[in-house]
Amino acid sequence: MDTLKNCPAPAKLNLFLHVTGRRADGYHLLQTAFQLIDRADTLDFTLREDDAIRRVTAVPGVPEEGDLIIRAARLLQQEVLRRTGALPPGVDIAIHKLLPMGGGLGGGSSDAATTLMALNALWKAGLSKDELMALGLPLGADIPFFIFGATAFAEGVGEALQPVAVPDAWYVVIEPGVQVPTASIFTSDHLTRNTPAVIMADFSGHYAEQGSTLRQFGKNDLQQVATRLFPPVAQAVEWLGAYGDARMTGSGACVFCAFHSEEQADAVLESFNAQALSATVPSTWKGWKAKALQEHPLGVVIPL
Ligand SMILES: C[C@@](CO)(OP(=O)(O)O)[C@H](O)COP(=O)(O)OP(=O)(O)OC[C@H]1O[C@@H](n2ccc(N)nc2=O)[C@H](O)[C@@H]1O
Ligand SMILES: Nc1ncnc2c1ncn2[C@@H]1O[C@H](COP(=O)(O)OP(=O)(O)O)[C@@H](O)[C@H]1O
Repeated sequence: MDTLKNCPAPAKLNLFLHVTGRRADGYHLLQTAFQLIDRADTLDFTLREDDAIRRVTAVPGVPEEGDLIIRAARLLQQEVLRRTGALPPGVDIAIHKLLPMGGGLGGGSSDAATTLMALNALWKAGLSKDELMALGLPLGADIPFFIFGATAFAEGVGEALQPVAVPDAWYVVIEPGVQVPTASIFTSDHLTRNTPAVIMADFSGHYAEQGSTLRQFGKNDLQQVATRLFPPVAQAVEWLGAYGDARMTGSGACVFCAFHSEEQADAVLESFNAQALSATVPSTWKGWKAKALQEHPLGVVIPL
């Protein structure tokens, strides 16, 4: 096997996100729930004759050297060299981006996680799931979750993960046409950093009690800062809020709302599309639906 094509890198939603403190190094301590959804970037991997790692598709705004997929591939290549004394072959990576950047959907982290999982298989490197998660963490706090590959309750900076059951749902997601740099939210003076810690049973009990996903648990502490700095995020929360419990994911900019059925999600999107045509919602916004995924679609193909 020297190619792996159409490898999915799915998005995540943070169903809630509490900032409970700050580490000595400035990173924030979080509690969050990660939900995979079936909207994804896709990547193709083709081994090369030499040892170069190349991105063969352009990604506007992301230079090849700074791309998390290139950095992840080089990190694993060096790790294999360290373990075996032999440098694995280079690879051409094509990436087809569907997920918006700075959207809070974890696109860059998911691309990097898919790269680590695919190359671990192509190079027959044999790293365990835990080893790949630890390798990816310094590149991005969301990377371990994507390798973990299932709905999770997360603590620390997002790397301490426990599987958790959440009722099935369809989501409508609005992209409000802005990119939110994660650092601009975490460095804000307006961010509260003292939400009391919960336990996982508080989160899972919330859904068990109401028997549905329609009202989300807790809050997203990053939302008040993002809506203040980026008015389109506030407008999107208000627009989608007319149809249910709308909330921002991660550090924004995307806003989501959960529904029981695909039909309910379709009805909201119909309204979105009609209002886009009549220019009641800005032409820079995008709206789409996605289904909750119980497991990572690549993890099913190449189990770790
Ligand atoms: C907020 C979350 C929630 O899932 O997702 P996104 O909205 O980015 O998708 C993540 O914690 C994002 O983690 P990650 O993707 O690693 O963030 P990065 O872009 O590397 O971080 C940019 C900057 O944000 C700050 N940062 C990030 C994470 C964290 N727990 N505390 C922080 O203070 C740091 O200053 C860091 O340098
Ligand atoms: N493969 C990649 N895809 C997206 N963004 C990337 C990638 N590699 C590096 N980045 C950088 O990471 C930043 C955050 O992107 P992304 O992970 O998509 O958003 P978020 O963290 O809000 O979910 C981008 O603005 C970009 O500069």
